[in-house]
Amino acid sequence: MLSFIREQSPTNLCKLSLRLYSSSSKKWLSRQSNDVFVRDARAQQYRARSAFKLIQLNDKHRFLKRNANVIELGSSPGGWTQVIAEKVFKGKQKLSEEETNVTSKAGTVIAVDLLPMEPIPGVNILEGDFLAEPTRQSIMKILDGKAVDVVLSDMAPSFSGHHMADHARSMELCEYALAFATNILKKDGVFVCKVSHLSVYENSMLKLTATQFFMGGSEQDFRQLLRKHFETVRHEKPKASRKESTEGFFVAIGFRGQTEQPSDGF
Ligand SMILES: C[S@@+](CC[C@H](N)C(=O)[O-])C[C@H]1O[C@@H](n2cnc3c(N)ncnc32)[C@H](O)[C@@H]1O
Repeated sequence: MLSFIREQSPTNLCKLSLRLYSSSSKKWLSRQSNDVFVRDARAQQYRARSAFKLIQLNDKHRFLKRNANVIELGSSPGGWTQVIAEKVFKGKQKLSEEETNVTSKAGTVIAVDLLPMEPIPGVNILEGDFLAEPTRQSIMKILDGKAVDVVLSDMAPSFSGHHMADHARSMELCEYALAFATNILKKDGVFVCKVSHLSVYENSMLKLTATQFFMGGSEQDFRQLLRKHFETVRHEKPKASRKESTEGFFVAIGFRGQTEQPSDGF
C-alpha cells in the first residue's frame, strides 16, 4: 500500500483522494437515507438515531421508570436524554421550556456532556467534563442527597484513529463511570455503559471494514468488576447499533449496595 502511494505523482494522489472522499461521502449519504433508524428518528423528532439504541435496551431490560432519578453521562446532542425524559416524566403534564434545569419533585434527570446541548424540558443539563471535580460537584448539588436509580454512560472519547488507543480511552471512561455509579446508586440500581470493542479489520485498498469483534482483557476485567457490584450483567448489541460499529453495551442490574467507604468516585 505504502509503495503504491509513493509511486503516485502529487496530481494523481490529489485525484485519488478526491475520488475516495466523494465516494465515501456518497456512501455516507446513501447509508443515511437508507437507514430506517435515521428516518424514524426524524419522524419521531429524536435528535439522533442513537435514541433507538436506548429504546431497545430499555424495552428488553425495563430500567427507565416514571419518577426515577437518572444520571446520563455523554448526552449531547440529546437523543438518549429525550428517551429518558419521556419515561421519567411520563404522565406528567407536558413540561414547559421554563422548567428546564430545575429539580423536579418526583424524578430528576441530569445530563452531562463536554459539548453544549439544546434544552429538554425538565432536564438538568450540565456542560462540562465528567472527569473534572467541579462537574461532579454540580451533579451532587442538583441531587441534593437523592439516591440515584440509574446511571447511564454513552460517553465516547474523540477518536484518534488509533484503534487500540481509542479502545483503551473508552474503557477508561467506562471505569470512571462505574466508580462514580457505585458511589451514588441506590441498592438495586442500574448501570448502563457503552464499550468500544477491539476488532479484527479486513483492510483492503483504503477500505476498512470491521469484520469481527471480541472482548479484550480489559473488557473481561470490566465485566468481572460489574459482576462484583451487580446481580445481573448482560452484554447487548441493540439492532439500532450498526453492525460495523465496534460498540456494545453492558447493562448491569441489581446494584448490591455500597461495600466500602464512599470516596469521591475516582
Ligand atoms: C456518542 S456521543 C453521545 C450521544 C448521546 N447519547 C445521544 O444519544 O445523543 C458521546 C458523547 O460523549 C461525550 N463525552 C466524552 N468524554 C466526556 C467527558 N469526559 N465528559 C463528558 N462528556 C464526554 C462527547 O462529548 C460526546 O458528545
